Amino acid sequence: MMRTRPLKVALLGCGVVGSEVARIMTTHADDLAARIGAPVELAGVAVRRPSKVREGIPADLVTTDATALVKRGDIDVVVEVIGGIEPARTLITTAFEHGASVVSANKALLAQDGAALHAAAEEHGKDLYYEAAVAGAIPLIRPLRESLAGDKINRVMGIVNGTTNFILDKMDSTGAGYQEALDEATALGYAEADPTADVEGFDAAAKAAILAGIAFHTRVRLDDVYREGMTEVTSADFASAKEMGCTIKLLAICERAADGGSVTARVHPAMIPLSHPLASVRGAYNAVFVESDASGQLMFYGPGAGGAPTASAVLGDLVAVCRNKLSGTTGPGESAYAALPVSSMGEVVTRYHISLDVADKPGVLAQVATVFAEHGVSIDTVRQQGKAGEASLVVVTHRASDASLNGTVEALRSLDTVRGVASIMRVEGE
Ligand SMILES: NC(=O)C1=CN([C@@H]2O[C@H](COP(=O)(O)OP(=O)(O)OC[C@H]3O[C@@H](n4cnc5c(N)ncnc54)[C@H](OP(=O)(O)O)[C@@H]3O)[C@@H](O)[C@H]2O)C=CC1
Ligand SMILES: N[C@@H](CC=O)C(=O)O
Repeated sequence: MMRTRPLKVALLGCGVVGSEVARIMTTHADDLAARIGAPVELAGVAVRRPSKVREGIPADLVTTDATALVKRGDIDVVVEVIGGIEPARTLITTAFEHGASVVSANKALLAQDGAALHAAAEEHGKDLYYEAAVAGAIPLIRPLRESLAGDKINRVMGIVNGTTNFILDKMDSTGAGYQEALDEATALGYAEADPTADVEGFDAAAKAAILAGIAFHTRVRLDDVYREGMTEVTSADFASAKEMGCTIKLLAICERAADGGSVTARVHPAMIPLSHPLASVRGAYNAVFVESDASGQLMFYGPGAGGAPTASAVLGDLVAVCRNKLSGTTGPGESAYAALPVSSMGEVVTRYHISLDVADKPGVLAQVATVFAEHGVSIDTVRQQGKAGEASLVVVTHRASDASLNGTVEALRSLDTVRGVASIMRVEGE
């Protein structure tokens, strides 16, 4: 039976995501009420610039005093889509203290302070849901936390940042320049308020921390995630990738060690074979590969950024949290019981594609090969190209640890025949 008294929702932030949340709450009001079993009412909208025209939002709901809104005492659910650490963190904890559950899309905050926020939610018997924080519209947090709760996940590898996938795809498929592609991604609402978070890999690293924590039932913080951005990927790298039958993607990879005793999480550009399903993920789409003991391989795919797709995930959480409220329960909290240590990047084992600028003279190849052998890094293929006096040497290795590879590169740099290391790219997904 439908309850007539509405559940009250406070919306913190009404930008790219928040405006879509408000629009769908209005246009789909009847459907939402039917799914929840009670109507939901937008009780207030906190923003920074109150005079900005906001289509469909009654002016009397708009406030700049987010704190007063969450302290009202009659709010059932706070939807936080402001972003960043503060004031979002304080507003969320204040919401719990004043009787509201929280839905958030804020991966930066969850990756940094997830443990404290979960503890605050639990202390007050409230929900903290954040499906939208990882991979936009794609249902991922709930499948990992609930549907796969009976399985053992060993690896999660994916494209989790729409902006950088959009840029890399444009560079690869149209030859567009980096800045031109970034400007377009920003105009389309994919980029963070500060796009450095996207292009330098911080956003993907935050998502990797959240995914690793949930997948392996442990605690992984942003600082634990190895991170490289994609600003240094060049058209020459794409040309090298093509010669290998590969393309380049910014990947987030979370792995459980073979002995199960530790985990790693990393974000960096990588070459992946064109035949791999992740290679065909275009534009701002995201996709995440999950490997587990019983299910084998699963792939989750869909729009990873943008107002409406992200709002879809926020509203899914809103429905779930409202249902919990009506039935007097809370959803599954966090599952960080395994307390697995996070190993350093040096222990990660993968293949590498290394491009060296070398002097074109007899013996260079042997000298370079010796350095690889001395560091225990086995060479798969070597290709030399160039004109008299200067050349480039492209070395593709077999699987080796990052620590061994770093030692090799350091030693290569000290050879007088090696003029520079043009690029080092990991090769994944083979
Ligand atoms: N955009 C996307 O594709 C996705 C975004 N996210 C996450 O969603 C969140 C929101 O992102 P997005 O909508 O793109 O961001 P926007 O920058 O578009 O919107 C931020 C909103 O927060 C408001 N705001 C900022 N500071 C305050 C404050 N101190 N008090 C009250 N309101 C404030 C802004 O007000 P005003 O309008 O007045 O400026 C604006 O309405 C972030 O955590 C982001 O990481 C997650 C997945 C995808
Ligand atoms: N800036 C982010 C937005 C979604 O999380 C991205 O591009 O993926």
